[in-house]
Amino acid sequence: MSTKVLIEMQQQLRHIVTTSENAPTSTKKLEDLMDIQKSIFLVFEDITYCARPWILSGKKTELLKNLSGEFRAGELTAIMGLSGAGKSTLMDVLTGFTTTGVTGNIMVNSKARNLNEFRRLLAYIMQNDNLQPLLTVQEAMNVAADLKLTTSPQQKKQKIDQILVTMSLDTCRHTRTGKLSGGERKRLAIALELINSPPILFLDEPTSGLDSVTSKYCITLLKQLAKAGQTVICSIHQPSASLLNMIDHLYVVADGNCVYSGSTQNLVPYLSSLGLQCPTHYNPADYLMEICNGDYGRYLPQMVNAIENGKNNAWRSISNVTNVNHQEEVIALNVTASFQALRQRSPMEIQHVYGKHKAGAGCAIGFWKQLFILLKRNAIRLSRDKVLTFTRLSMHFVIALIVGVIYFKIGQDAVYVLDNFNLLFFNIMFLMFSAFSATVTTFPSELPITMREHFNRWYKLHSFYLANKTSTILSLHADVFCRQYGCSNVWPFSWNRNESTAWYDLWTTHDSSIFDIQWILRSIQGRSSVLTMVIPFIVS
Ligand SMILES: Nc1ncnc2c1ncn2[C@@H]1O[C@H](COP(=O)(O)OP(=O)(O)OP(=O)(O)O)[C@@H](O)[C@H]1O
Repeated sequence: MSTKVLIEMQQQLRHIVTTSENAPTSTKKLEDLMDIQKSIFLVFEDITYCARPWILSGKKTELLKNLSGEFRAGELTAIMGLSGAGKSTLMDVLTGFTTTGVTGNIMVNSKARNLNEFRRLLAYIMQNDNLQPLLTVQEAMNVAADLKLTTSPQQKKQKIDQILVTMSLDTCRHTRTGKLSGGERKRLAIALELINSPPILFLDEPTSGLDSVTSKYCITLLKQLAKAGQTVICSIHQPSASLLNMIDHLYVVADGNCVYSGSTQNLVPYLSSLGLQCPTHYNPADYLMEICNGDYGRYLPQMVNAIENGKNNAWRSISNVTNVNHQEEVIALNVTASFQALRQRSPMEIQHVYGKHKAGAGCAIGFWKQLFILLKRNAIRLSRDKVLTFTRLSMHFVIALIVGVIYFKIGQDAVYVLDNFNLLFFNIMFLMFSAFSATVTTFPSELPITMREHFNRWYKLHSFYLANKTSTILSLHADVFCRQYGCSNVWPFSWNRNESTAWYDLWTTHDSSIFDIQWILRSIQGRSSVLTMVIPFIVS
């Protein structure tokens, strides 16, 4: 597909936002781009999730209460609800991100969900679009393509260009992701996961923090993806009337229960059937949220009963189902019937959701390739992290100056032998902890990125870990340089250089060896947190 055609497609998408709701031609082109191999129908029954507020707490909180539902391919499903209703929790459970404390059954294309296989089919874009801030858009896409595709470099480049143009990111492809606007970051997070065309896409609040036009653009895009055959499930707080009309299937959660599952057109008739008349010229979504909030009385139990906590599909529209290739997969119009059909066919196949699974299964490329790509990415990040380098150097200089002044001329008098010992001890401790601080400060910001990428099967954890540790060898050289630099500042002050050359050199070597041993052990054991703390003390 040429760039010209793609630019036309992008213009058409923009046109959809401002004029009409549907454009069959752009849908066709997006379908070509996505090349969806498989349509996914996700059905869940009696999902309950209990969480402990903290790890040692005996008391459990029930966050999801016997929810059921059915999400179909070719439809844009929106999970709606007030803040704290349980939308993200439901997504975490359905994607398999949360497995502990979950009971119930989940079926994928009429078969009990196998978590390993299911994870190969999905992409989960979490609420906080965690991106590598030091990489440009193009570099981030290159890394995603290298890790997720096995095609030729030319094909990868073509696919990246297609997606960037479609997502309107081609103009900022050389901008660092840390400098992108909120909307661009959201679109990049989606673009990164579209690289391998996953048949099922989960998005946690893709429109949060976006203005109305950008939100509409984002939802239009998701709708086009759904029309191309993907199962698109997103959570949304309170859509405007125009956004609501674009949603094919609305699934409303309130207090861990399902209070509505059906088409947006059927929402007002559904509420009328319960004696709740949506005022004219009122956004039905706003009205529904007010009902969920209890503004019109206690209607929630009645709504949960009416919709059978998600099992009742009578308010669904079936028109969209005809668009998808695998319509034979839609075997029933209600959740219970789907599960009954499964049980009759193979009762032993039914497995509970909390079954064990292997993390990181199903990556596209092998260990060594993953390692190489991650090393390349780390090298780019390290070379651009000027703040860290500057902080290291200036910190060593300032501390060396202070320590030098405190221990001024102690090397010349035998009376100060204890001070010499103190100076040595202080330096060892300071240099050790300053080396740790780099890891401690970067780890919290990197953890969510790693969790997202690993969950979406970009790489296995051991290749990520080894790549990171190998990169620390590079930064170790910087540390050793800082140490030498710091020492050469301290020793002239204390006048210790001449007498103590031997043990100063010994100490520097010893200090470096602590890190080498630590690194080797960490790589072997894979228990970074414990060994990072323990090993230096043992060795020193
Ligand atoms: N581990 C936990 N222990 C106790 N309560 C929890 C735990 N995790 C989540 N909760 C609670 O569960 C409820 C649902 O959380 P969830 O994040 O699913 O809400 P949400 O509908 O996605 O809200 P928002 O739209 O604000 O993101 C919240 O009240 C939250 O405080």
